[in-house]
Amino acid sequence: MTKLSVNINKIATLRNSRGGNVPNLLTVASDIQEFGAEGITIHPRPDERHIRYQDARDLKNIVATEYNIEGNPIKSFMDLVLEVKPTQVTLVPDAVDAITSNAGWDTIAHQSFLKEVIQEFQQNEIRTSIFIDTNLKLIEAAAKSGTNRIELYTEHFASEFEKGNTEAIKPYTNAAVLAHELGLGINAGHDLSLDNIKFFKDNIPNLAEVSIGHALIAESLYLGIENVVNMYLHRLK
Ligand SMILES: CC(=O)[C@@H](O)[C@H](O)COP(=O)(O)O
Ligand SMILES: NCC(=O)COP(=O)(O)O
Repeated sequence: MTKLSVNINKIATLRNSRGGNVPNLLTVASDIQEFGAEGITIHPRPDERHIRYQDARDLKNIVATEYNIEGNPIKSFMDLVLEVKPTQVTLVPDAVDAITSNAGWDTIAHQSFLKEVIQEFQQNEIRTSIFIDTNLKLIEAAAKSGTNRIELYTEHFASEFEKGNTEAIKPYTNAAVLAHELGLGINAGHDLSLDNIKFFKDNIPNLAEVSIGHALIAESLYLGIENVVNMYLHRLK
C-alpha cells in the first residue's frame, strides 16, 4: 500500500497573498485528512514564503495521520523539527533562494554531515528520509548514512512522462529495487500528478509514500479537493 501525503505549501501561499487567514491552513489540513489522505507534508522555507515556522508548530495538534516536514537541515530547521517531532523529516538540499526543490543529495560528498543529522533526528524518534536522484551509487551511500527512507526526486520522470517517454521510469524502478534490497523504505515526490501517478506507482515496487502538492492543489481548482484526494487514493491502490 502506498500512502498519500498531501503537501499543503500552496494553501499557505494563497493565505499569505492577502495577509489574513483565508484559507485557514489548519482547517484545510484537517479536512484533507477527513477526505482520506494518510499524511500531511509541509516544506517550511527559510524565508517563510508559504509555510511559516509557527504553522509547523500549530499543525502538530491537527495532523493525526503521518506528519512529514521537509527542508534543508540548517540550524533553524533542525531546531524546529526537533521541537515539533513530526513522524518523518525529509532532508532536501535546496538553496535558500531556490524557487522549489531542484536537486537530490550528493550522499557521497555529504555522507558524514548526513550521518550526524540523521542520528540526531532518530535519537528523537523522528523517521528520516533523504531526497535523492536515481543514481545507484548515491542510493548505496544513502543506505550507509543510516537513513530510514529515501524520497525519489521525480521531476525528471514527470517531465519525460508528459512528453510520452515512458522509458524514463526505468532508473526509478532500478533505484527502488536496490533501495529495497539495502533495507531502505521508499518515498517519492515532486511534480507527481493525477496523470502520472498510476504509471509511477505501477512501476515502483515497495513504494511506501508519495507526497504531492502543486499538481493536487491545481487539479482541485477544477475538480474539488475531496474528489481529487479520492482520485489519488484510487490510483494508489
Ligand atoms: C521536496 C520537494 O519535492 C518539493 O516538491 C517541495 O516540498 C515543494 O516545495 P515548494 O512548494 O516550495 O515548491
Ligand atoms: N516531496 C514532494 C512534495 O511534497 C510535493 O511536491 P510537488 O507535488 O509540490 O511538486
